[in-house]
Amino acid sequence: MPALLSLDGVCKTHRRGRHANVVLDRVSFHVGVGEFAAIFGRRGAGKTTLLRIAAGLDAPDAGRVTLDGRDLLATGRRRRLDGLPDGIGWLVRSGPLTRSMPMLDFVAMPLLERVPHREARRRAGAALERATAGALVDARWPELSDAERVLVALARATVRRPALLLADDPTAGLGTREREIVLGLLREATDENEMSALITVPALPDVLRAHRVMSLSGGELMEPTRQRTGDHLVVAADRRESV
Ligand SMILES: Nc1ncnc2c1ncn2[C@@H]1O[C@H](COP(=O)(O)OP(=O)(O)OP(=O)(O)O)[C@@H](O)[C@H]1O
Repeated sequence: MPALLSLDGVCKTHRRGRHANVVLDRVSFHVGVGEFAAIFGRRGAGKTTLLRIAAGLDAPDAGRVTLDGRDLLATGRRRRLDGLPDGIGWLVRSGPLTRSMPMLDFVAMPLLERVPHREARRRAGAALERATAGALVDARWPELSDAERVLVALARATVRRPALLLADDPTAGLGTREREIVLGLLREATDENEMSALITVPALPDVLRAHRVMSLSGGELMEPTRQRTGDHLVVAADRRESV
């Protein structure tokens, strides 16, 4: 599977006053084309830090991040209004500032930078359909359930057809059935090679639909061995992931 996103020897230390917190210590991994990868780790393990570096939103202290072979932090690389480079979508679970905005227009917003209004709305409708949220085109954010909001957020994050979708704990607060739906959609989209996805989750069972699961702990990224025995999941972190 050719690599789409590659992190190579990425280090990041957060500093608060005199306290230095090594959050990422020489982290290397890749996400392949059409791959659905998930990283789990406890609260404060560094998942958001890792995802922001993978999105090119923050710079690592050391190491290299490439998307499709190109350096994500290279000066001159074109960025959009949301700060993301072309080719990356970020699932954001917050709604529009205007509470009366129909979801079709909300999903179309990221396209308006470059696409005429009518075409943006057409593509937004298609994105909502792909996210199984076609019925929500006229709905307003305050009317939606948490699960519907995630589906709309998924449509909005993918409306530009990014090569890579990033999502920080996208199923937080959802019930089992709703988590299944969201993770199933990501699995389908990646299986059909529409995009790759990298998500974070705080606990392991949520990510079983992913092609690849990694854990982040103490600054290190590990790839656990997974075995299913009946309903039980056995995980043994047994090797350091390398590109
Ligand atoms: N900008 C920052 N400055 C200083 N410390 C930070 C900064 N961002 C994160 N940290 C700290 O780095 C550690 C990792 O934070 P991060 O948000 O990446 O973890 P996380 O795994 O996403 O946590 P959660 O599951 O709670 O979202 C935490 O101890 C956090 O307090």
